[in-house]
Amino acid sequence: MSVLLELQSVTKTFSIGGFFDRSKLQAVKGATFALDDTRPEIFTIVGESGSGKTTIARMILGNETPTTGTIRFMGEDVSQLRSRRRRLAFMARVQPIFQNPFEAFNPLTTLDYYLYSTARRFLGVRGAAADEALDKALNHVGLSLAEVKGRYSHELSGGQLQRIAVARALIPGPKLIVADEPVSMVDASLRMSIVNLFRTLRDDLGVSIIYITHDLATAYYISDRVIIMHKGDVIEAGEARAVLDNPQQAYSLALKNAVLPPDPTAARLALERRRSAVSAV
Ligand SMILES: Nc1ncnc2c1ncn2[C@@H]1O[C@H](COP(=O)(O)OP(=O)(O)OP(=O)(O)O)[C@@H](O)[C@H]1O
Repeated sequence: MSVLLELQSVTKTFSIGGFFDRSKLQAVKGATFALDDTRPEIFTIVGESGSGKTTIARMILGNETPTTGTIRFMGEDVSQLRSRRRRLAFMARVQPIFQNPFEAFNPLTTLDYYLYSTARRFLGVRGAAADEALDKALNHVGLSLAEVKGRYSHELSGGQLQRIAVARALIPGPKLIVADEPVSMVDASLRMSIVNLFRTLRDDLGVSIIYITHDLATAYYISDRVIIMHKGDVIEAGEARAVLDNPQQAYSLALKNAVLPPDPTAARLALERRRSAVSAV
């Protein structure tokens, strides 16, 4: 396997409290997993609030340094990217998408400004070449430059803004997108269209997605693999259907029972079984 991203026994400990009551909080207690470069996938990190998901995302993006353990992206230790050039090359390859699209875009700045800045920073293009790069990225999310140019964030819905955030992330040509709760601020009716977009990016562009969520319904629907986190520990890991259909830990079972909708296929089969049992009597 050619490794895209590898976390080895990654921990993160924060010092919390004031001068007199200082204590340690272990936000991540030893995460180990790898993504294969040749097999783009949607790798989902599930867990309730405070389980350590965002801390893992921040470490993968290089915004936080692991206390112990290593994170390698395409063989390079993410915490050792010292020069500006190497850091920029890494950022082009690993792009974030954040939870709140309304916060990501300043209401007084046109949305295309963010897209042009990204094109200038990572691709070094302006003018017609930038227009082309923007239009291409926007087309991947079902929009066009003509639709977006000159518009402000308050003119669009959360779902449309999140699409633009995805388009912005696509401009540098990333290999990996780290999406931290990307649909939790989006209207429930639009959530599936955003997560479906991740599938398209995986299949059409070969981009891997780290999808961070506390929403098991969308996790079940789109993930290839999943890890479940609880108080900083990875308590389950594996193929998404296997893990979510048959959780081994009491905590994951409780999580599943609390939120997973009934599987329509299983429900139909159960109904058919019941019907044939009745007609056999
Ligand atoms: N910079 C920090 N300093 C101190 N403690 C922190 C810091 N960042 C996170 N924590 C703590 O680490 C733990 C894990 O937080 P984290 O944000 O990673 O969880 P999460 O699963 O992403 O939760 P949420 O969905 O609420 O964002 C929490 O107890 C949080 O308060």
